[in-house]
Amino acid sequence: MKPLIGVHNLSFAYPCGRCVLHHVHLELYPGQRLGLVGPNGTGKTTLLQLLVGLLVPQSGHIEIMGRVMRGEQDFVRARREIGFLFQNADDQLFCPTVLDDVAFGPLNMGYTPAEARALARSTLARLGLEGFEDRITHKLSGGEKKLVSLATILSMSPRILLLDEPTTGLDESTRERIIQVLNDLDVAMIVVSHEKEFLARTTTQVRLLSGQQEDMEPCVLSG
Ligand SMILES: Nc1ncnc2c1ncn2[C@@H]1O[C@H](COP(=O)(O)OP(=O)(O)OP(=O)(O)O)[C@@H](O)[C@H]1O
Repeated sequence: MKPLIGVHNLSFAYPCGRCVLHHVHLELYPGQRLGLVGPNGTGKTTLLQLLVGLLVPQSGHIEIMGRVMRGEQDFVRARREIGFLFQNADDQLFCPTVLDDVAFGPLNMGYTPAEARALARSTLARLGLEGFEDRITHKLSGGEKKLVSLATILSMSPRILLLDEPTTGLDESTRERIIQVLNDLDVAMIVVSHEKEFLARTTTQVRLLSGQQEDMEPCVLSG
């Protein structure tokens, strides 16, 4: 089976900064649910941003659905299949209302405005957000923004999910709802999280990013 995502010998440093990722190797196969853990600052967010082309590696390469990513044009195509949840919801939400934000992706994919709004409403309902349609996005609470952010990517039915700390700031019942929604999906995903219980319930394998030379060996969640 071919991987949906292949990361080969990837290294990255921010300008004027130390090297954050060192020769990283990683593969994500169809149906696979990978948790990504590691201490603060080891480059988990950086790796996800590289996978969607928001950053450019100094060396190594990324393959998505069998295609080597050589530039922005390749990533534009790849991003149609990838739902990327930013760590900070304010980076994700930019429309005046919740419905506009959640309908934005489907509209961009070519759905009619009516279809896009219908998809947005049903996605909001799956996340327990009925009644949020006309709320002003920037006035939502942190947890509400997180849920709406997740809705903005689920409304596009991506084949791959890249989730950067999806449960930060969520109460227990909202976290349970997210676990249910994620477990009902038939997609491959990489989930960055510091919450071991959440990862144990939503992913099938966990990899450790340690900040050293990386071949991302599987690790066992303890504690
Ligand atoms: N735009 C930037 N410019 C320079 N350095 C950056 C930038 N963004 C992140 N860094 C640095 O790169 C390193 C990796 O950051 P990153 O956010 O990828 O880590 P992380 O593993 O996701 O951390 P956390 O678990 O705290 O979210 C950190 O030392 C961070 O300070």
